Amino acid sequence: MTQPVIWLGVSLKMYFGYQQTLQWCREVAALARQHPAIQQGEIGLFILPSFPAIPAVAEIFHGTPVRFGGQNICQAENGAWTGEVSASTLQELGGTLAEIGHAERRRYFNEDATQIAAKVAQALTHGLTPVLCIGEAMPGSPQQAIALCEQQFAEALAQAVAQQLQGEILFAYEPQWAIGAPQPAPDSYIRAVCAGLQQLATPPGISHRVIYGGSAGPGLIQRLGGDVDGLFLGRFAHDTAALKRIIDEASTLAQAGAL
Ligand SMILES: O=C[C@H](O)COP(=O)(O)O
Repeated sequence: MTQPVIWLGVSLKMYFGYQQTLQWCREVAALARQHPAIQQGEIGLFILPSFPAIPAVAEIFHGTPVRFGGQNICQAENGAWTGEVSASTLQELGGTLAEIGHAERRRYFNEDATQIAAKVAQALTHGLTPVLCIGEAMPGSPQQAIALCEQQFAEALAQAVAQQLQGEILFAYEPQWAIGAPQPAPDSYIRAVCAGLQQLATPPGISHRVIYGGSAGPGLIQRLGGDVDGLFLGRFAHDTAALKRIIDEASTLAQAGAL
């Protein structure tokens, strides 16, 4: 499959129960089956449900180009890690992406740079695309955000580099102060930071695309233009009609060759 022009990802976090997750995924699968930009691979759509839903979600999206993955993976290969899910198990279930280092996991589970680097290495070892979440805690200048993100990105790649792993990283730029907010960060701020992050040098064999997350919703992708490679959506994709609007907007942008 060709590389998508624009990535759109949705993390369901822990908002939905099991049945609600499946119902939402059925609606998204129906949408994906009818949408030319998704069918043709211009828009890469991925869904990150909670782990117990993954086998059923895999069935629902079977035969569609929609990808799915986990909201976390364990930093270890296997063994005595009670309550954790390994990258290899996620891969065995058909997952192709692993979200790593979300601000909520850093905050509530004390995930640190070493754990995050080990998770990135685990994901790449098992052929999963890391959706690596990085972003500053407090608003500042775009230059300050870029510098902090660059440092966190290098730390997150450290073990992968040491192990000479290869693959693509989806760099989810998520300013922490814009997550769960009424609206996203200002357009000019997102554009400046993401344009800077797109220019970051990556080690040999590793490439990255930059997607923006943090209260993203309808209307945003068109305002950001070519300074981002996509969006990482949360609450504002719960309404599948809103998700359809976002896919339509991304499709228009991709077709206009704006990226
Ligand atoms: O995982 C997604 C991001 O944290 C964004 O969530 P949100 O759009 O609900 O703020």
